[in-house]
Amino acid sequence: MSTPIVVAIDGPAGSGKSSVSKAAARKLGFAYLDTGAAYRAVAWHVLNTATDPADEQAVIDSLEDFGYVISTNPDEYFVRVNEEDITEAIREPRITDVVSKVAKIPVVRQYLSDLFRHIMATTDKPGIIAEGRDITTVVAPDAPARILLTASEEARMARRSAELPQQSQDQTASALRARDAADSRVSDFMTAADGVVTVDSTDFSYEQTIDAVVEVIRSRTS
Ligand SMILES: Nc1ncnc2c1ncn2[C@@H]1O[C@H](COP(=O)(O)OP(=O)(O)O)[C@@H](O)[C@H]1O
Ligand SMILES: Nc1ccn([C@@H]2O[C@H](COP(=O)(O)OP(=O)(O)O)[C@@H](O)[C@H]2O)c(=O)n1
Repeated sequence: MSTPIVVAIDGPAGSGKSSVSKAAARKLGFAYLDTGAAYRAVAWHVLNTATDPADEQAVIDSLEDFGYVISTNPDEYFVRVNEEDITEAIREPRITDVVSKVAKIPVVRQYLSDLFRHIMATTDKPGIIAEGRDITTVVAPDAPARILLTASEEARMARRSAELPQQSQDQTASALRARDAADSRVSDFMTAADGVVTVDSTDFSYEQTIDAVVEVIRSRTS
């Protein structure tokens, strides 16, 4: 089997990474890897086992029974921990509120980055699109196609608010701002590293963003 083509996409919350990567993977017949789901799943596992997310050693110890499985099929997405389906649960605000705490622990990052590289190397599809915060810089810096997907803070907040009608717009905006600030102390996902192509989706429709991303992937991998 030949080595799969790796596409790396990073960007801040609400820039469109998950939805656009999934759609682009469908168009190209590629697999899709949501790396943020793994950090969210660690946060879910930590809360589920009554572990204190601020206790770094306890979070690291909790990885011993972290039976993590994620689908990389863009048409059949699921996330499981120890056989429990947590696809929806990891999107709840209680998880979003603590995920940055577990994501800043270097041992957790190393553990998950190794897992991501293994998943990318063993896909049975011709390529895989992996998206997150540090894919273009740390997880897959040698990927032939690397994209920074951005959008103005205003656009990102409006998009996230539309997905979370149970939260007020103010709550969603301040949670998103706080998470971006915490996450950007760990990875730089606001400026493109050398060789990374920026796609700014602020004034694009969703379809236009998908087309722009697919175009970059095609031009870099053909
Ligand atoms: N131009 C656009 N580009 C990307 N996403 C858009 C656009 N317009 C609206 N959206 C919507 O914004 C949301 C972005 O959320 P998501 O893909 O989860 O972003 P991220 O993974 O970066 O947090 C999706 O619901 C998507 O349909
Ligand atoms: N490669 C990655 C991906 C996510 N993360 C962390 O995981 C969290 C959730 O990522 P996500 O991609 O689901 O977040 P959204 O931008 O989709 O809301 C982020 O807020 C980061 O704390 C990370 O540290 N590195």
